[in-house]
Amino acid sequence: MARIGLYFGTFNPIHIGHLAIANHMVEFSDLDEVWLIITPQSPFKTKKTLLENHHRYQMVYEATKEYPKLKPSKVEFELPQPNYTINTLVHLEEKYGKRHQFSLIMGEDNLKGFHKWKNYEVILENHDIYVYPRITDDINEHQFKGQSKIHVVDAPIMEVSSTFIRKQHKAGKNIRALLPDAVWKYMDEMNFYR
Ligand SMILES: Nc1ncnc2c1ncn2[C@@H]1O[C@H](COP(=O)(O)OP(=O)(O)OP(=O)(O)O)[C@@H](O)[C@H]1O
Ligand SMILES: O=C(O)c1ccc[n+]([C@@H]2O[C@H](COP(=O)([O-])O)[C@@H](O)[C@H]2O)c1
Repeated sequence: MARIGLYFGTFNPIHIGHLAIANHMVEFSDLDEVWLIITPQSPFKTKKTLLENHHRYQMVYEATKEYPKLKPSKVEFELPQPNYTINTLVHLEEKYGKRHQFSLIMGEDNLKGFHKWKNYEVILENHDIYVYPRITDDINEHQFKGQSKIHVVDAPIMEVSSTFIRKQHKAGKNIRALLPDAVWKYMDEMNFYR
């Protein structure tokens, strides 16, 4: 059975933080592959400044094409919106349950709000969660400390976000170093976030 890490994100756009996290998880855990799942509509996010699905997919494709263990996924494109992770997990279990064992990957900010996710107890009962450290405004400790299914990895913090990239790019700053080169080229050619 292959062990697959599912890394859900809006990826608007994918940045070097996302890529480093996906690569760290696949290299330093027992995961065989990481699938980057581009979410059409995250439950708690507004659609403002959100690029179309196929553009966000293309950027994830560009970022990962030279990383054989990282795979972009369109699985949520055909599922109802907003995209609740539990629904996607059920869908993937039906499709691949006999061949693959699925874990989740998320940043620490997502773990802090995880108790608000649809059916989070069910997710936690059935899947391991790998958490990448991140600085968040919310200074409270997360309530899942000590939970055996949650693995907070020891890895260097990266202070980069898609919001920062969109904002600074619009303001005319050079944010090229925060994006994989092929992503920067696509974003620039397509005039995104101007
Ligand atoms: N720098 C980072 N460090 C740790 N986790 C991160 C980082 N950037 C993104 N993540 C995690 O990656 C996943 C997908 O993130 P998302 O696509 O929302 O990116 P984002 O940079 O947080 O975007 P935005 O600024 O638009 O909210 C989430 O689980 C998030 O916690
Ligand atoms: O299932 C939920 O209730 C749920 C609530 C919030 C976020 N998520 C997932 O977490 C992923 C990262 O969330 P976000 O909002 O930080 O982009 C996003 O792609 C969603 O699939 C899922």
